[in-house]
Amino acid sequence: MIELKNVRAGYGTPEAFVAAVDDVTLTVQDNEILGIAGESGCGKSTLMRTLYGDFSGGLKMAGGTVKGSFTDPESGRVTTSEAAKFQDLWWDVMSYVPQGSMSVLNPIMKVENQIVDALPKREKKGSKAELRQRIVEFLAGFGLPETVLDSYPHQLSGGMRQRVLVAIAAFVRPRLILADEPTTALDVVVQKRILLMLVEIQRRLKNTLVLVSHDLGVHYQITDRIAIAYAGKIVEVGPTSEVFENPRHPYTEALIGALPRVGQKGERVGLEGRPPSLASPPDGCRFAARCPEAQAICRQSSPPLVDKAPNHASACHFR
Ligand SMILES: Nc1ncnc2c1ncn2[C@@H]1O[C@H](COP(=O)(O)OP(=O)(O)OP(=O)(O)O)[C@@H](O)[C@H]1O
Repeated sequence: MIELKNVRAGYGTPEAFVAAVDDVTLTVQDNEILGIAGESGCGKSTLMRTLYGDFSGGLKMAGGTVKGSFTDPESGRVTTSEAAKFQDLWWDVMSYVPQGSMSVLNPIMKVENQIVDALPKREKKGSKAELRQRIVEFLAGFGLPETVLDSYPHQLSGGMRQRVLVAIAAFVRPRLILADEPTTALDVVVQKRILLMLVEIQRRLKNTLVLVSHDLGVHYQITDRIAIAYAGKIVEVGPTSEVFENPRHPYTEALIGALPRVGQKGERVGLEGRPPSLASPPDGCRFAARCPEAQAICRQSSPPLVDKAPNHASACHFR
């Protein structure tokens, strides 16, 4: 569906080019839920924006290729494009669920108008009343009442607003939905409801969901595959269950080891230190300074991301 090859993307600052995505090769497959995990500042959002072709706010692609090929399940029509032109496919073939519902929804516009505004022309062919009825039915499928449409964003709870954003993204039946930390700052009950909504949409549409979250628990619950980002690189990618059971990269192992477990006695093992600066990353493996298994070679040469088991790749010299 989307193939990234040796992609380098980031931001030009007065001091240097900050490559928040650095030589990343990754395939996003049809009909899967792919998670992107990693600590804050590792480049998850930048990778997501590159996948979406959103080169606003100073983001630039400095190398590599991003190619998309999207098949319409009804007509069989295939749309191919590359990142620089993905914008033409927004709210049609691909859509995006942003983080903060309050910063995205217009506070002085009723929800119905905001949904209608976001829709492509082809969805607006019938009468206004017909479109409203379709939206009402769609929202009802996710337990959202019609009154939502006549509300202003501030009249809805944070969870409700976020569900509206997910509904807007899904209404056009896109082949790809990208969701960047869609449940951050929401309580666990609401978080679960939104995650279930995303999963249900993916199952119904048989499309692809790419989900960015720093919360490994979220990935464990819903993703099919997971990519672990560290300092602008993907250091591990594989089926989620396998990555959790048998993490290859020491960074992945450390992230999983830091997860709380029910009934666990004693302290969890945290990960000391911070990722390196992306403005001047170290030579060799970027995790070496924090890695308990690092050896001389790790500080000299950067390990490539290669399969260590079928469909399970890791970028480590030893595992
Ligand atoms: N507009 C920008 N200009 C300059 N640098 C930026 C910009 N946006 C992000 N960065 C830098 O790029 C790096 C990666 O940021 P990014 O937001 O992609 O990481 P992230 O893993 O999504 O982090 P978080 O979980 O905190 O959102 C960071 O070092 C960040 O400071």
